[in-house]
Amino acid sequence: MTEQLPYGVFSTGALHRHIGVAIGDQVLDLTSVVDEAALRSTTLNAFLALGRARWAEVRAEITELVADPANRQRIRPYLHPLSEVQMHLPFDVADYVDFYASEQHATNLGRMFRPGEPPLPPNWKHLPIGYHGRAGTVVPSGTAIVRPTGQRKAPDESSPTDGPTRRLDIEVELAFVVGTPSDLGTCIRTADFADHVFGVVLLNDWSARDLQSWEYVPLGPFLGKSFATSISQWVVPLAALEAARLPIGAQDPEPLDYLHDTENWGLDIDFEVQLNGQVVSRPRYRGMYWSPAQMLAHLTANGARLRTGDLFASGTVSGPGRDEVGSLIELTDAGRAPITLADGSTRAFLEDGDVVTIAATAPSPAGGRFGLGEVTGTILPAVPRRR
Ligand SMILES: O=C(O)/C=C/C(=O)CC(=O)CC(=O)O
Ligand SMILES: [Ca+2]
Ligand SMILES: [Mg+2]
Repeated sequence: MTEQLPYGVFSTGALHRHIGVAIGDQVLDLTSVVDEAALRSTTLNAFLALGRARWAEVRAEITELVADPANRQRIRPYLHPLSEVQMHLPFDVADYVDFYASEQHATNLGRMFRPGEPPLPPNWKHLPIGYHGRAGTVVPSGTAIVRPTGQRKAPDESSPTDGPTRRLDIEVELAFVVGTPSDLGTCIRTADFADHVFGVVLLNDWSARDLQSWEYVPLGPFLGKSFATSISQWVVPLAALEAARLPIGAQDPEPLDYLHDTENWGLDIDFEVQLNGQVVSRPRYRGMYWSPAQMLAHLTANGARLRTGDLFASGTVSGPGRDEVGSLIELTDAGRAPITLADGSTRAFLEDGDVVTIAATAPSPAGGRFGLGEVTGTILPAVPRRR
């Protein structure tokens, strides 16, 4: 990830949480090598709040520091092997929003959750649908995920029961990290996207489908998704994604003016989903219907303010092919067509002990592709409810 210079927060046996950038298989501790007080913190928030001009200056300074062999001696004491550091949540998450921007995913889920109705709701092509999630349960990659317990009622059951979810699922998403805040009453234009958004993380929106389908009418996802949301440990700056930018696809009907977008924040980012070490899907971000600039414009269209550390996710990244969907409920046709793993076992949804790892790549300016890190989690058994 050398030219990408993703930011993270690490600790070692000797160092409490420090901000660093990943350089190959090492992390460069920025505390002592860059003259920026905001980098002497245990989270990225103060740095994120500095704004786009300062982000660029610091990036240029680090690039120069790393590129010039004359500096090798100077930075050596501040380089730590990634294998020897512990990574933490990179920033304090302010508000967390999850969108629903893949037409394929929305169509697939519409068919499964609302059979007999048109798969896309009537508003879907007019606005990027989203819901507010739970910022306090966003966890860094590697955090174990305890199977949630809650109310479940299958369509053929007459009343709900309380128990561990039987339909634990994943959602492969790209999420955008807000740096520059905005004032209450201000709407962010699509053209201002890169003034406010610092970078991206990979996100797994763990979902308990049985809790979700019973609870979500009419106010939307609640406990079925708020138990944990995992993000990757490294925040990749937008500045590292220039070579990944693409125009979004045609939008018909044409969105209202405030959603008009010519910024080309469609992204050539390819995901790979592993279940217990085996690749089960390869979703591609490039087909997403709504752009992240449109998501941000919509999120603030009522004058809601942005705070540093706000996180908004794209929604599940699913393409048209069976092998490019971002959730198990799609991959297994709502559990009716389980997949077979290399050890001969089958999965409709996740079992205790399962390990899900989502990785992604984007084009490198120098050619080839670079990794955006990964987001991984292991499922632990449900904890019996206290009475
Ligand atoms: O269609 C529904 O009722 C539910 C959809 C989801 O569960 C997906 C969601 O969280 C948004 C997304 O990730 O696309
Ligand atoms: Ca989601
Ligand atoms: Mg969640």
